[in-house]
Amino acid sequence: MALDVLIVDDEKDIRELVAGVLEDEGYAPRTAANSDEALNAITERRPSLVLLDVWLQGSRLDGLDLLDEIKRRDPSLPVLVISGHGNIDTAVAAVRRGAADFIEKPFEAERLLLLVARATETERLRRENAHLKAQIGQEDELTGQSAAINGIRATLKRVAPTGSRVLISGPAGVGKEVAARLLHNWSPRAAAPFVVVSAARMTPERVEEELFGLEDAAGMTRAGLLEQAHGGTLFLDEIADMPLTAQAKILRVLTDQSFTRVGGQRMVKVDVRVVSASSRNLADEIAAGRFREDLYYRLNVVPVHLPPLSERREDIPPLTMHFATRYAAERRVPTPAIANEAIAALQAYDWPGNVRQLRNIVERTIIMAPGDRLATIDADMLPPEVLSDQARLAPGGEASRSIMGTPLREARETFEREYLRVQIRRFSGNISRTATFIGMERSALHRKLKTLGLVEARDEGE
Ligand SMILES: Nc1ncnc2c1ncn2[C@@H]1O[C@H](COP(=O)(O)OP(=O)(O)OP(=O)(O)O)[C@@H](O)[C@H]1O
Repeated sequence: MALDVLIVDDEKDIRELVAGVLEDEGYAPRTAANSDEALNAITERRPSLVLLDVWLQGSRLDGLDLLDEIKRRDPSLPVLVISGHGNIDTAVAAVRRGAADFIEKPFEAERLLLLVARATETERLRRENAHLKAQIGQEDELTGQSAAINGIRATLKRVAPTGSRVLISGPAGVGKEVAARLLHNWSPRAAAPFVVVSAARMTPERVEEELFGLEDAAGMTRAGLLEQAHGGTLFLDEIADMPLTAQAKILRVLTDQSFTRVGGQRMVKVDVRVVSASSRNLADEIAAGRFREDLYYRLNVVPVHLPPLSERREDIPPLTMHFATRYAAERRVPTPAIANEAIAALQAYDWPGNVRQLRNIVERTIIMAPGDRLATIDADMLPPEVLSDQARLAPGGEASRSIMGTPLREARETFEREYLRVQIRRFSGNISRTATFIGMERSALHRKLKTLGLVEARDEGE
């Protein structure tokens, strides 16, 4: 994302010349001819640098006063001063009053670019830093090969370049934020910020201030998250948690890409792509009067639904491997193998906390594993809640205990019923894939299920 530089000069030729030089170098210049235009432009959107000619003719404030006013409003905004030839005293005074540096007229384009690069370096580093921080521990892929995940990946790739709004639904921990981040990374806005707004983590009174920023009577401003996302993507997490007043303001941002800061009058203009997510059913929230229907239609241009992990159990092995690789690297040990029984147990479990819970369990297992057991994750290293289904089948487990008092034929049936119930669940009810895995013909498995009274298991996905 190009850095925004505001050029303040009363001479049109100079403004245009400097703007041209900066534009050629990949900056995004804006211009102002006097102090009022400059202050308006800064209020409209905070630039990364102000390039200020100290000799401003026909302006309400002269250059040095304007410098003071800019510094009073926002002390961290860098200002590079342009001074006339032989006016070194004014230039020095400007630096004393907070200017980052000065350049004397007439100047070479090369020298100007050098000073601009130097004055914007902190901003560039800050952005790079924020970008890198955002990358650490973040997923750069939607791991999984289920039909659901493949479909979602294809949809995200198709809509990423368009700028369309996307509404992601699905229960907690299912990967909604991962999907939103990918959409941003695959879009032309990738180099600009990805800003997360989590209404659930703010008090309702703070939401508007955080989102839209603050402006006091004296014109002091603090940029909100929307302004920080300029040029990039704003991710509204748990959109149903937004208070109704904030919803009305968001609606206005979506219609004309502008808003006012809390306490302010002036319109702030931004260019952001809005991606939102909800784990609640928004139709219910609308019916209950807690969510604006008009906002719903604006946000829901492209709907993406992430199903719970229990409805796409084939994603469990690749996700487990993915997290095992990551946490082993963090612990600086080789990536462990995952024993078949461990995979079977993980696939049979229901995962109420979805992918987040799977990630935590893999992390915990690897962190807690004794040094001599790090080569392979075995089923007995998994936490008891995951193992409960398997434990019923294990020798000495509930199922095996209950069959010890019965004749072989009955015992075998009980075991088969339990075994098949777990295996079918593991393959999300898909009989063909279960049959392949357990080494039976599909039709034979069907017959078996009938005999055992397990006919309710349906052939999904066939
Ligand atoms: N398909 C996936 N590939 C890799 N990691 C994933 C995937 N889905 C989820 N995760 C991981 O699971 C965790 C939860 O994901 P995320 O925060 O995106 O969920 P969410 O749906 O936004 O949940 P919540 O609404 O609770 O915040 C994250 O650590 C994320 O890295």
